[in-house]
Amino acid sequence: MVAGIVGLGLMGGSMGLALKGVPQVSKVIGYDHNPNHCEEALKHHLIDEVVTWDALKKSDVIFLAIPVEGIIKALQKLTDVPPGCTIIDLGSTKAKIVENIPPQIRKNVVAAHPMTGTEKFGPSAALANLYRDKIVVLCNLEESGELQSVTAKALFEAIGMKIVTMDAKEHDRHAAYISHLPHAISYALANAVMAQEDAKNILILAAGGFRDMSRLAKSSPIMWEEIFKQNRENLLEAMDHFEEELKRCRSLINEENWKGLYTWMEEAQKLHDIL
Ligand SMILES: NC(=O)c1ccc[n+]([C@@H]2O[C@H](COP(=O)([O-])OP(=O)(O)OC[C@H]3O[C@@H](n4cnc5c(N)ncnc54)[C@H](O)[C@@H]3O)[C@@H](O)[C@H]2O)c1
Ligand SMILES: O=C(O)C(=O)C[C@]1(C(=O)O)C=C[C@H](O)C=C1
Repeated sequence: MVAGIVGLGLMGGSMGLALKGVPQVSKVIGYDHNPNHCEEALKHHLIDEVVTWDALKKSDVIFLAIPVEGIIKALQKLTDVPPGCTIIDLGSTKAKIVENIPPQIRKNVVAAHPMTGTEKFGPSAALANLYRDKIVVLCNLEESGELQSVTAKALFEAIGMKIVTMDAKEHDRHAAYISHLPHAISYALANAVMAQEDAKNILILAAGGFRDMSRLAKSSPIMWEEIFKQNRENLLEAMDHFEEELKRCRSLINEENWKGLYTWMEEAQKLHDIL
């Protein structure tokens, strides 16, 4: 089968590299609206060939690896694919994407979220083993066609992923806590430090703790603006809960309630018993 990838950045480029090792895939073609990214993708051998949008539409399997608002727009331009075509979106949000799949291609589409990535972006960020041994969430799979569901599962398994199925709305509630809130916090932490007059002197002291907590703030604002927009309600709710916890920590410190603070932190430590 011919696999076509729309968006040749971290996720699309890594998918191109991963598909090279899949016997069912005879060729990987790619499309990106940024000509520099097309060139880079070829230079790094992420795909076999760069093609036009019309040529890409003829692929047996189409991966959409572009920001989540772009995925919704791209789906509107794919309404004429043949019934046997499988379209797999790799977006970090799922409910808005699933809601906006044009009805005539509903069976063609498999809504997927690979739970893997990095803070880096663009073709140079692509990694051959990004997907190996990681989880991919397939949402509302019962609405996809049988062929499409089998094809998507086979491809994700062939690149070493473990499949989890979930309702799209439930996925978005969970993703708000496990991925979207941590990114918002990391951007906030970075801005809080940068807003200090002596930010440079503060940053001289940065060791592992600050680097770990601020790594996500390097992530692409183009991508995250659209994720925050699509998962706005769930993210706001998660932020409320986080703010409550931060306020609790603040008031325990303010009241010099060291025993209470110790218990609060001991409770948090239990997270790593189950993670
Ligand atoms: N980065 C992560 O950790 C991660 C993890 C899981 C899922 N995702 C999802 O994967 C998708 C891609 O993210 P990424 O990290 O690869 O981003 P990226 O910025 O590395 O790559 C996106 C690529 O798509 C191209 N592009 C953007 N809009 C386009 C359009 N309309 N048509 C053609 N090309 C277009 C860009 O030029 C770029 O090369 C997003 O939907 C994101 O939510 C990202
Ligand atoms: O490890 C990272 O840097 C990531 O941001 C990866 C990460 C996340 O864990 O939040 C980012 C977005 C997703 O859609 C899935 C994975």
